[in-house]
Amino acid sequence: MQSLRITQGRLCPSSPKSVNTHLSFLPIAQLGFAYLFGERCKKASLTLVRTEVGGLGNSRDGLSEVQNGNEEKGLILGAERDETGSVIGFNLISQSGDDGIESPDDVAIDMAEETVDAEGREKAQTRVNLNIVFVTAEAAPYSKTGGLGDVCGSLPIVLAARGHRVMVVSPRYLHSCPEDKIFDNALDLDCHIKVQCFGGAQEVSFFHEYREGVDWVFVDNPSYHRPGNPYGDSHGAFGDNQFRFTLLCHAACEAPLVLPLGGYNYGEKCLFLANDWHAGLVPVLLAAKYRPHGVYKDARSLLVIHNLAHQGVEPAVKYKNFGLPPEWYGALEWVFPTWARTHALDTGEAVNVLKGAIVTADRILTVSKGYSWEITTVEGGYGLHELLSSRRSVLDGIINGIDVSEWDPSSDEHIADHYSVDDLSGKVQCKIALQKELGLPMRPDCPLIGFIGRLDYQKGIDLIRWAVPDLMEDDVQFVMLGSGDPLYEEWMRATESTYRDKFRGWVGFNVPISHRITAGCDILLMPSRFEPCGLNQLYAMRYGTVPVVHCTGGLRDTVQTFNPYAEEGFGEGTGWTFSPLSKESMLAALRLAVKTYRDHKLSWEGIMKRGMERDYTWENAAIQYEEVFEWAFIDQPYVG
Ligand SMILES: Nc1ncnc2c1ncn2[C@@H]1O[C@H](COP(=O)(O)OP(=O)(O)O[C@H]2O[C@H](CO)[C@@H](O)[C@H](O)[C@H]2O)[C@@H](O)[C@H]1O
Repeated sequence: MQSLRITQGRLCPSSPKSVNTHLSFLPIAQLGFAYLFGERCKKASLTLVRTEVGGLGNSRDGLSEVQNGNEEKGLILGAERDETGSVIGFNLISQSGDDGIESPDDVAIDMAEETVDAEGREKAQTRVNLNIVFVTAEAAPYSKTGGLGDVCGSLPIVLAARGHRVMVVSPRYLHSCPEDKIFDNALDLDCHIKVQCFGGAQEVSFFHEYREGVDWVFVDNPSYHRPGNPYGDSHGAFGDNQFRFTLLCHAACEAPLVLPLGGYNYGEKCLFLANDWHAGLVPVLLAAKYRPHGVYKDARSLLVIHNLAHQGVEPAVKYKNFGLPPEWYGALEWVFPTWARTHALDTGEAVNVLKGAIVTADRILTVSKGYSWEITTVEGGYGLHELLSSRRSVLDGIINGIDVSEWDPSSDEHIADHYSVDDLSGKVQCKIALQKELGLPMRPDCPLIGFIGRLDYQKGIDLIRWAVPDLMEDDVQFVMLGSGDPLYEEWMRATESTYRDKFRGWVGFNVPISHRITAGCDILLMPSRFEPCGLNQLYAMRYGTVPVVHCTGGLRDTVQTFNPYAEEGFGEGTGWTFSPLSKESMLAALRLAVKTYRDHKLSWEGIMKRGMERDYTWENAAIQYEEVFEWAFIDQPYVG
């Protein structure tokens, strides 16, 4: 157990020394690159931290300002270059002449002190200020194919606002399309490093944008530049995804060491949040490549599982590509169950990146409590339930928040009219506008049901397909927005021509339309087979759109089935959950919702309002994340 001390009423991890003090020079050859830390660098860092906290000036104008020798910051930056001229490290030198040394612990304490106002009231938002590094394949608005992008685009901003120093590392995807301009503000840091994997030294470079208090860091490599989405194109998943995400992980591990963001680097004492399998090598690299050489001994890793169904499984022979020591093979070793093998001679030997992350991460989080239990069961564990059960003591679940400024019916720029819990009148205008836009009969009284999501097995799309002929016999309208499996895309188009007056299928990924459907529908259907958290039901409730969902994972945790008899007849609940996952139970729940909408207007309004009044802010989730961060630093790190 790491010792803790109470300072100013706050719990601070106490390390005997600053990490930087014992890292003047590191065994560079062992790590494959060089970087420098100086005692004076630490002092320089402090200067900047205080400037930020005090809000006295913009201390975060990036590398270029530092390179220009901004004397106000008291910094100069020396770049270390290898024989090819590539920058391989930096040395920050304070020009203040003050040689006093303070440790990162002192920084945290100082920050806490400055968050007490003149009257002594506590303004402090966090107990310990951490250096946090998100590693993710997606971060909205730069890249998004689903909920992972939403989470990694929002949570970092909230954590930064609460006083942490936060970096998000993701690929610099360029698709040769107008959307590429989203990266225009990310400046080339002119930092090229070589990482050892896939049989050689692979070069990556870094781009950086400082926005909303967060260092958005984009890893650049030609393999991220191609049409499609982050994972594939119309021909399917990219064949080199293992290469692309291995690079991401190696680069993300280097980023805190080599990038002088805003003038000083994050250093070794940081917390990595590795999101899903794409970032799964991060905890493995910390344990296998860095800690044995004394680096990142004070760092911790947190694996965040948004979706256990995707694990990054490759044939065992591909292990050598990861750039990991051979003796760590066991951490990633994976054997397919007999039934999943392809032929009689198939031994099922494979490597599984997510499994390696589950083994080596210091803590594991999922995006709802319900899902954190489900993944320890045979049904929900996708072959990893036993391993996950064995790590139950470090496994937690925290429900996602949502970006309440982007998803706000009283100010949403994408919708036809605005409304709020105090004045719902604009909602029907949104409905009529949606019907008009979709070419459906404009019938404000006709129940309008919506679905938004990826068209795949997880989302229960097969169940919808099966139920639609029955549903279309009722007096309802149904609109679906989604892309994914071409079979279901084709089915949506065909269904639209069969039920011209009742059904619309919008094939594609379109954020403004998703807002209009969320606002304009009365009911949102989510028959997900499994759902780690689910965001659409949260958006729906915030927009007074009543969710009808399969009772699983985060859906079960967030949607409370309507009970008209509770609360002395005033009723309680925010929607309907149904179980089992069958056409019959889904249709029964939908029909109950439709009947309530038609015949019990007051009850319906109660359901809408209770949903709209829920607290969905990321603040709520961030406080729970901080608790888990604290636990991560109390325990010793994983060393194998
Ligand atoms: N065609 C389309 N057009 C526009 N927008 C679209 C769209 N299809 C989907 N979206 C948007 O993408 C996001 C999907 O988020 P979800 O949480 O529902 O699912 P996803 O399965 O991707 O995420 C995984 O990670 C998240 C985050 O942790 C978990 O909530 C979830 O359960 C887990 O499966 C929402 O913002 C939704 O509006």
